[in-house]
Amino acid sequence: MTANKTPNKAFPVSWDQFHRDCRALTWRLNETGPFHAVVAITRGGLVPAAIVARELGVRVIDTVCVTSYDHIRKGELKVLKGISDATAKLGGGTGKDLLIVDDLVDTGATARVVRSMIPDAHFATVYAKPLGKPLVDTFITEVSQDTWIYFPWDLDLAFAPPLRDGAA
Ligand SMILES: O=P(O)(O)OC[C@H]1O[C@H](OP(=O)(O)OP(=O)(O)O)[C@H](O)[C@@H]1O
Ligand SMILES: O=c1[nH]c(=O)c2nc[nH]c2[nH]1
Ligand SMILES: [Mg+2]
Repeated sequence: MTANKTPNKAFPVSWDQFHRDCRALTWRLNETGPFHAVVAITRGGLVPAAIVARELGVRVIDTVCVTSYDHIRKGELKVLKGISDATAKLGGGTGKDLLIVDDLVDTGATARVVRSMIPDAHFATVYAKPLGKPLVDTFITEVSQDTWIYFPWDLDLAFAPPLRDGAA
């Protein structure tokens, strides 16, 4: 999201839909690999990374731990953990034949920081917004910049009021 603006559209994603979108992402990535390892950007990237790694048959999974959003409010970006020495070695120091996976790219701030660590890695996300899209090599679905994507792990089943009572 552009710094601290409230998104006015919602894009809720179910587990089924997310699984399907991750598999679609893997179909595309399968034409690009093989990859030595998957690097998940936590926490949102952990779920697609597990599915993509399973489909690609990759057994080495590492994490880059980054934090920046408190729900929809964008804060300062902090890298809590970089990739391990073993993964860095697999990527020849520059990330060659490593696959970075995140759930989405929004402003591109997270992608920019992780790309700078391993510039030759392939960067994949399931969803992309226009500002971040140029930083991603492969993604599945684009949504507008003023849309907030709601992931199934952040949602709960709840009563939805009827449309005539003002539900979106
Ligand atoms: O393109 P950007 O504007 O940087 O936003 C994208 C990042 O924001 C979210 O992570 P968040 O920092 O909320 O942490 P989380 O993955 O733990 O939810 C999302 O999972 C991406 O990693
Ligand atoms: O759950 C989320 N949905 C989003 O649209 C988004 N953008 C940045 N970070 C995000 N997290
Ligand atoms: Mg994240």
